[in-house]
Amino acid sequence: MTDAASGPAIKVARLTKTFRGHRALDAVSFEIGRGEMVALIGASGSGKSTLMRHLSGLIACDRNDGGAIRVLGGSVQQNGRIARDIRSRRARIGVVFQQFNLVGRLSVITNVLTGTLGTLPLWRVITGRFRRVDQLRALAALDRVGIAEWAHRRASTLSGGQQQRAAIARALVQQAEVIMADEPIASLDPESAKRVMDTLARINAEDGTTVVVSLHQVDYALKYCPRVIALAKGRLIYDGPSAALTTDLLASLYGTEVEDIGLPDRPAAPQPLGAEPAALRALAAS
Ligand SMILES: Nc1ncnc2c1ncn2[C@@H]1O[C@H](COP(=O)(O)OP(=O)(O)OP(=O)(O)O)[C@@H](O)[C@H]1O
Repeated sequence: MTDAASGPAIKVARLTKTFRGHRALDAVSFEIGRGEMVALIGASGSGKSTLMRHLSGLIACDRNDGGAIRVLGGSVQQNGRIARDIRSRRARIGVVFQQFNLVGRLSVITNVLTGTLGTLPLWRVITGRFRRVDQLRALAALDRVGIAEWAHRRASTLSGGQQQRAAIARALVQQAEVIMADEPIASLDPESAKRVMDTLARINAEDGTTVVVSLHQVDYALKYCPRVIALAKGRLIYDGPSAALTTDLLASLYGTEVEDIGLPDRPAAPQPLGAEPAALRALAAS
């Protein structure tokens, strides 16, 4: 079988990004298998959003470092250049961002129907004349995320959590094979945050959709994602089972922010895979 059909969902190799002399990502490499649900965690400024934007091809990594990202077997970017056929790749990636998810003045269902952009002629989207079959698909997706009753409201009238679920419904209509969610619960109350995470987890479990979600709140990462990738100062410092993350490692990771991140009670042992707390402390202090 080809890599496109059977390889990893996401492959990141030696990704480095420098903003005006500041290294936001430093030789980050990892792979995510199809059907995984993975949390990307790290303190504020550790590089989570920068990495997510690279994964969806919104920004390009540094040139001449050999950095590369492949999604579903096709190139997203390589060596500082976004792939020419990025649109066809994006059609298979659903994105759920903290803000700017929806066009506020359009109805919820129209926003969700933009998920069909890859398969519909542009004039249908511009004129809002969607086929009944597509409208029914959009309604079914909204029903699945629990907000069908809001379908004909202006998107701007939805709460933050409902807007995130509408963005997930758009990914469903899009039949996205990978969902990338960048801090989708950052500004939500606990009940709304739980609903959004439940929705992502259900789609991952039921459809086998690969989900990568960046989270500030560690307790949600541990609860919903079997695997965690942790960044500190742009470097990957942990990649392994969330069950193996210890209090020590989390405390090293978050330093003085530790009180804000919903740190759950964790055993002090066993040691995490692939990272020593002492090494992390040294990194945090550097
Ligand atoms: N467009 C940019 N121009 C300059 N510096 C940037 C830019 N985007 C990000 N950075 C810097 O890169 C580093 C990583 O930022 P990033 O937003 O990825 O962190 P984060 O882990 O997502 O943080 P938070 O949890 O606060 O959202 C930070 O030092 C940030 O200031």
